[in-house]
Amino acid sequence: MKILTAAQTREADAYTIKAEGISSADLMERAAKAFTTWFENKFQPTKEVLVFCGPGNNGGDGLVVARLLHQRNYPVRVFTVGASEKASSDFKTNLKLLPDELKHFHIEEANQVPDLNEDLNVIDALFGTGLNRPVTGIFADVIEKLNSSAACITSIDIPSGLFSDSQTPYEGAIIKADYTISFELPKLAFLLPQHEEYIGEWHVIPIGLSEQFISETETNLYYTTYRDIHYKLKPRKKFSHKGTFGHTLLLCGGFGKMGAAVLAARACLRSGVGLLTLQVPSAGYTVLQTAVPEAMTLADKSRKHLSELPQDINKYNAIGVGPGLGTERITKTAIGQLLATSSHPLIIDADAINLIGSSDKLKAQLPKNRVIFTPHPKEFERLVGKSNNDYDRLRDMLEFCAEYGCYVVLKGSNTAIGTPEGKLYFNSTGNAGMATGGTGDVLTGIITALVAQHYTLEDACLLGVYVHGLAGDLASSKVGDIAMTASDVIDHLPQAFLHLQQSS
Ligand SMILES: NC(=O)C1=CN([C@@H]2O[C@H](COP(=O)(O)OP(=O)(O)OC[C@H]3O[C@@H](n4cnc5c(N)ncnc54)[C@H](OP(=O)(O)O)[C@@H]3O)[C@@H](O)[C@H]2O)[C@@H](O)CC1
Ligand SMILES: Nc1ncnc2c1ncn2[C@@H]1O[C@H](COP(=O)(O)OP(=O)(O)O)[C@@H](O)[C@H]1O
Ligand SMILES: [K+]
Repeated sequence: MKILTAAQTREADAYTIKAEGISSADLMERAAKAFTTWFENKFQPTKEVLVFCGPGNNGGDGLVVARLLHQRNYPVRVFTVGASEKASSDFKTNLKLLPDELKHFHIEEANQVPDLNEDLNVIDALFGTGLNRPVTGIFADVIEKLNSSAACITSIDIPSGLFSDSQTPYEGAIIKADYTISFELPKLAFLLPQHEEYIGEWHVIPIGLSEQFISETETNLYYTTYRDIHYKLKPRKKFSHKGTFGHTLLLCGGFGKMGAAVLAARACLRSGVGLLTLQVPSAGYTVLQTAVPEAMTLADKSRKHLSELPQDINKYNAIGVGPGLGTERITKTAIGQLLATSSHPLIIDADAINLIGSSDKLKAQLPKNRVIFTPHPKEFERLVGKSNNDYDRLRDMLEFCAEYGCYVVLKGSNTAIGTPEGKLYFNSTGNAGMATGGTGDVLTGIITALVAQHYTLEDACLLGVYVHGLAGDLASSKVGDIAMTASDVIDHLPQAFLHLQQSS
């Protein structure tokens, strides 16, 4: 699914209006109806609904929603804010359509905002995608009042005051919504950790914007959903054999961290790899042979740390390196050898990222178009550097991808995948139950297995991240997000792959 900018969304609205021969008020009615249906399914008409409307079309949406909720027997009060002479024409039309018995107040000073308690539902329709500067003055006062109340706030399209695709200036007031209901496509702002307190739980509802316009509009931003992913899964042919599905090498584990190797190995095997070899420090040899009988294990000559590469490094068609390794000097040397001698794709995680991040010499050795990095935010900082905010971080990530010709999987909620060509994908699966040690090792195993099976690096990242999150969601529905462990994620990989396979 594409993510469009505010400007592109305005164009999509205008295109749809023209192509369908409807008025902009018709499209507003459609959007407000879709919102109202969501609201009705969520909230009973027991609590009073206070709708706060700004002067533009977002405010116009609010007016239509107020009218529709009133028709559906919700107790509703409308509050308009802002100079009436600036109001958009669809706002004016819909203000006139408010029935007489529906209470309407105009706010000029913040003290005119009524007392708000948890027995009220607030709908925030102050600003949408037409916001063009930080919110100050009376609008900021109203926002502050709403934010400091205990009422449940639902924002139409986007929390008012939040820029949808660039950094909101520091001085601007922003609504802290409990729910954000947006139209047609998600906005970039929804996917950034720094906006968690503003967005709340978000949903996107279709309003029939032109599919043709959306498909022809260029963007480098995508939100990966089931529809984008399921068809990528390759069927296993009848006469295929284990060689068909690749031979993976995992260079993982260290003294006290052999579990990382076990988790990566088990996830790799549960992701369809043909053959798996691990090389682990010799203290881990028995651990691996016992815990993962399907894998072949090579013992490093060092007892505690990775210190050497296996012979015939190029017989493995995907190599995953990093989980549990530690950052010993000898390990750094081995990683340097790996970068210099391997000719197949490398999936680089955890301590291997830390080692490369700390060495310009290793960075300079990175082969082009053959590397996937899978950092969490701290590892990302060591590899790419510190950024001022989430937008800068995404920009820095794409610059890094372009400079080194690599893929970066920046892990977290809505894991972001950057490509060397400048595309940015945000994942839609996963949950906070996955914020527990070892789940990243599982992801390394999955992506390495997919690369070994000859998925392109881009598809291996997209599919791997999606299926990892889906397994986490399935695990969460069984064991809950508090008790969930990395092993639970692995245990739900079969169901996750089946889910993708069955409906494809
Ligand atoms: N197009 C369609 O058909 C559809 C659109 N839809 C809906 O419309 C929304 C977009 O509507 P929009 O473009 O009218 O912009 P909106 O967010 O209401 O604000 C613009 C107003 O705010 C003002 N203003 C801006 N910043 C300000 C600030 N910081 N402080 C103070 N004022 C500020 C600006 O005035 P000015 O800049 O001239 O001062 C202008 O008056 C979209 O999010 C969706 O909800 C849906 O119904 C689907 C169909
Ligand atoms: N709040 C969250 N929502 C969704 N996924 C999450 C969340 N927190 C963590 N994850 C996922 O869990 C994994 C954690 O990886 P990482 O931090 O490397 O763990 P470890 O190093 O312990 O293996 C990542 O894939 C990340 O996307
Ligand atoms: K809004």
